[in-house]
Amino acid sequence: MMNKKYLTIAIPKGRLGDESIEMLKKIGYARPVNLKSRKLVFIDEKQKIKYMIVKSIDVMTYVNQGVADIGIVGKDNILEEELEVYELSNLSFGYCKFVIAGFKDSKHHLQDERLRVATKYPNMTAKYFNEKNQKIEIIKLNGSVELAPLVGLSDVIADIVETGGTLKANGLEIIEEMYDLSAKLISNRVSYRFNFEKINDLIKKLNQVMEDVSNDENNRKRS
Ligand SMILES: Nc1ncnc2c1ncn2[C@@H]1O[C@H](COP(=O)(O)OP(=O)(O)OP(=O)(O)O)[C@@H](O)[C@H]1O
Ligand SMILES: O=P(O)(O)OC[C@H]1O[C@H](OP(=O)(O)OP(=O)(O)O)[C@H](O)[C@@H]1O
Repeated sequence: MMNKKYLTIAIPKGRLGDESIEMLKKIGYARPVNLKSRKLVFIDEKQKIKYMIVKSIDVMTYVNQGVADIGIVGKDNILEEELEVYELSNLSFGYCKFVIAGFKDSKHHLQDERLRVATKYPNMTAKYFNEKNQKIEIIKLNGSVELAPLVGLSDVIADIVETGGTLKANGLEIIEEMYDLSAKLISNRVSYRFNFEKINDLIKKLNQVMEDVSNDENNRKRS
């Protein structure tokens, strides 16, 4: 890892992809990357950076294994995977919440002995309820989680809410908010030490661009 030629960055495809690339392009990175192509590796010979395009949840694995030095990932994946990576920077996109949701009158179920919770995030969910000393039965799903209470598969769900549109469309409501989430820049722990300058230069530029955008927004609001 010490004498590697390239700094390697894992970029998530899916929801966080476009904004990750947009932000990196603003600071002069990710020039060769084109998410619309089916290519998974892009090399910037000039800057000596390699970009790998991976499924969102797998960013954690690539960075934890040191195959990627750094990566962009949702906080939900950091909490779910429980791997030893450094969280370096909060990025100003991918905002959403991790919530418990169900039918309007299902709040009382939260105390049930056998509360059945459907989720794509079993670890995060188990930890949350464990801290509250609440026993639950987790029903692991991989998508369309909102369907579970509708068909009696679970009492409630633990899932991400962004606009609230999916809950609303299925007659469900937020019962309890657990965590605020957003995209994060993460690093492999060893890579961080060996690429300290390069990584910190990237962080500084990212922070600057986020500060500029936030100042622009504040100025616009004031005028
Ligand atoms: N409305 C949302 N729903 C899901 N994730 C969101 C939402 N808004 C922001 N995010 C963030 O985007 C990240 C990636 O979302 P994406 O949908 O690409 O992943 P995924 O659900 O694992 O992918 P796939 O749909 O291919 O299984 C999430 O981990 C989360 O941090
Ligand atoms: O509050 P909203 O803006 O409606 O977004 C929330 C929905 O989006 C995510 O699902 P996704 O679209 O990733 O689909 P999935 O059901 O296949 O996981 C999430 O699991 C919710 O279902």
